[in-house]
Amino acid sequence: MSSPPLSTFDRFLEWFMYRFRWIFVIPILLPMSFTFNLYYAIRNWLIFNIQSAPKAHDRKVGLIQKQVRDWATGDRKAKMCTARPGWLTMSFRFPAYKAKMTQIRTDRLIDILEVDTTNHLIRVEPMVTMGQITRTLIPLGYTLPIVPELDDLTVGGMINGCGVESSGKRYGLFQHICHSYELVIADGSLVVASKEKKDGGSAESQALFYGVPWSHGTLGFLVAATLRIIPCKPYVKLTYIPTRTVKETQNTLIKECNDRENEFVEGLLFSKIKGLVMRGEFCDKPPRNGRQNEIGKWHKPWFYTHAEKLAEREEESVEYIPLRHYYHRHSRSIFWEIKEIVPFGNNLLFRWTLGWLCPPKISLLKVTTPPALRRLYERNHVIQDMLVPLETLQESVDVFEKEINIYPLWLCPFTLPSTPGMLRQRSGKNLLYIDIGAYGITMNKTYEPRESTRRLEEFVRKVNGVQMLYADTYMSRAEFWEMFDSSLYEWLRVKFGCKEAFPDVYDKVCKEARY
Ligand SMILES: Cc1cc2nc3c(=O)[nH]c(=O)nc-3n(C[C@H](O)[C@H](O)[C@@H](O)COP(=O)(O)OP(=O)(O)OC[C@H]3O[C@@H](n4cnc5c(N)ncnc54)[C@H](O)[C@@H]3O)c2cc1C
Ligand SMILES: NC(=O)C1=CN([C@@H]2O[C@H](COP(=O)(O)OP(=O)(O)OC[C@H]3O[C@@H](n4cnc5c(N)ncnc54)[C@H](OP(=O)(O)O)[C@@H]3O)[C@@H](O)[C@H]2O)C=CC1
Ligand SMILES: CC(C)=CCC[C@@H](C)[C@H]1CC[C@H]2C3=C(CC[C@]12C)[C@@]1(C)CC[C@H](O)C[C@@H]1CC3
Repeated sequence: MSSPPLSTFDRFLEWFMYRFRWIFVIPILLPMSFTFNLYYAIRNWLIFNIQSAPKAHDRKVGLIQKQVRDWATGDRKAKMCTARPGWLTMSFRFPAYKAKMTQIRTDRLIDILEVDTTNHLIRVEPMVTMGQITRTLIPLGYTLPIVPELDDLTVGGMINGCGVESSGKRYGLFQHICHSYELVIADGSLVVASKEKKDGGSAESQALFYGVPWSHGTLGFLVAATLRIIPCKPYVKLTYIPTRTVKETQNTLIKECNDRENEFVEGLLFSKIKGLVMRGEFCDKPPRNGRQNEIGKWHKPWFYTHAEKLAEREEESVEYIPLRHYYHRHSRSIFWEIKEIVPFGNNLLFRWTLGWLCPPKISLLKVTTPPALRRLYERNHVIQDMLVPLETLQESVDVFEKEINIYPLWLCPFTLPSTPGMLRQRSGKNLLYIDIGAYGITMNKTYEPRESTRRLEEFVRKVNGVQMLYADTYMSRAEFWEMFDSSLYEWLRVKFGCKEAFPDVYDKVCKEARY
């Protein structure tokens, strides 16, 4: 269905907001973002060092249990969801469903509870962010095996949704580095869902462990998670390999994923004839003649622009990047979205003078997007991630180009094991998959948000792929459950009394549930 034609004034307003948004972003949002980040960095450092979080945690969980029990003994008319406001979340959409639901206050769960270097585990509350974890763990010589790169992504979002990163070829998705979850379920009781029965869990709690990822808070409230950690080194030796065709990119990605030496593998496709595969491994320090690149420093060019230059070379290049800079390499430029917001943000003068204030917080950008700009984004802007088998990359890029035509494309390979849950491949083997991420203004003049995305979704279903559910999904309920496996999910919904307590996952992620 096409929207009514816009008046000349509306068009002018859209153009003006788009072109000159920086007038508002630079003097207002940048200082606000900086102050916000500084406050939380100091607060979190203090709390972690005085070790007050574990004691406070039991009290906070008690309050959540009380809210759920009040719901369970009340009229139960409105189902439950978290009270996290939509503007704080990492998607372009606002969750409309929250308005009519009973909101449970999980938003105080923001602390790291314990770092156990003996057993290589970290126990955290769900609102802990990726930036907070890397800031705490890396100085101790540890890291999460998978660190989704935007600083403000939360553990709760990564577990109840999905998290992907360039170390995925070795460790899978974020859900695969999890050891156990602590959940407040529909009757208000606290259960531990763990991977192994030997950790004290029952068959049911083990099943819950597999059911939670991708369930979007529809099986219970996550109140803590225990995740694996691994020892790390201060630098990443990153090798940039230029490629000239999509087939070559696909083959290089497969080859590098199969190389056991590599810790990280990632690709960027700037066009069908200009690609780059990056392979990385931990290293102690750059050799004497090695090129060190502190890519995360405020005065450095945006990572993807630097990578594009290296993609234009004929030969491979090698750089040594500090680990935290590597993990958050796409944060400063919000992948490549920042160029729409501060078009001159990569200019040398801007970087040296105001670069230290960047990036603006995504949540602040989201909440201050004016309606005119939102309209423009609705029509022309795409934010989509599709997880497809790596061997279908070439075919998938053809469909992405035909339907949305956006470059660069983010290519993030990962291993998908054959475990139960909503995300299910039934080969019985570990398979190589790849996340194809498209973020930006489409170059396709005939792009229709609904129809084009539906065709893309259909293709993804056909190749046994899945769509990341933070993005706009236009699938019908039947199509959704064709893409995802409902068997374990449905059983858990009955077993744990979720049907009355929480909406179905489709009703939280479908287009009608978000505005
Ligand atoms: C660890 C686990 C425990 C479960 N416990 C029960 C249960 O006690 N009662 C119940 O009715 N449903 C249970 N289920 C849910 C059951 O898997 C779904 O209801 C079923 O429809 C899934 O079918 P499937 O062919 O996809 O099984 P799959 O997803 O292929 O099974 C995946 C894994 O779960 C194990 N599994 C499957 N069913 C059970 C089961 N009944 N008991 C123990 N392990 C099982 C399998 O051995 C396999 O390792 C459990 C699921 C899991 C993953
Ligand atoms: N590299 C990557 O992998 C990236 C991933 N993303 C996507 O962004 C999303 C994460 O965004 P973020 O803002 O952190 O999370 P959100 O607040 O958007 O949460 C995502 C979903 O998880 C549920 N959820 C979150 N916390 C809890 C909890 N404690 N208990 C129960 N349910 C919970 C939410 O439920 P409710 O609706 O009730 O609040 C919501 O449905 C992910 O889903 C991911 O797919 C985005 C960018 C990069
Ligand atoms: C790596 C993966 C799996 C996903 C990355 C997705 C991000 C690029 C997007 C997630 C939320 C998006 C938002 C915007 C840009 C793209 C994301 C960060 C905006 C900042 C674009 C400008 C709007 O005014 C606000 C948007 C908020 C969400």
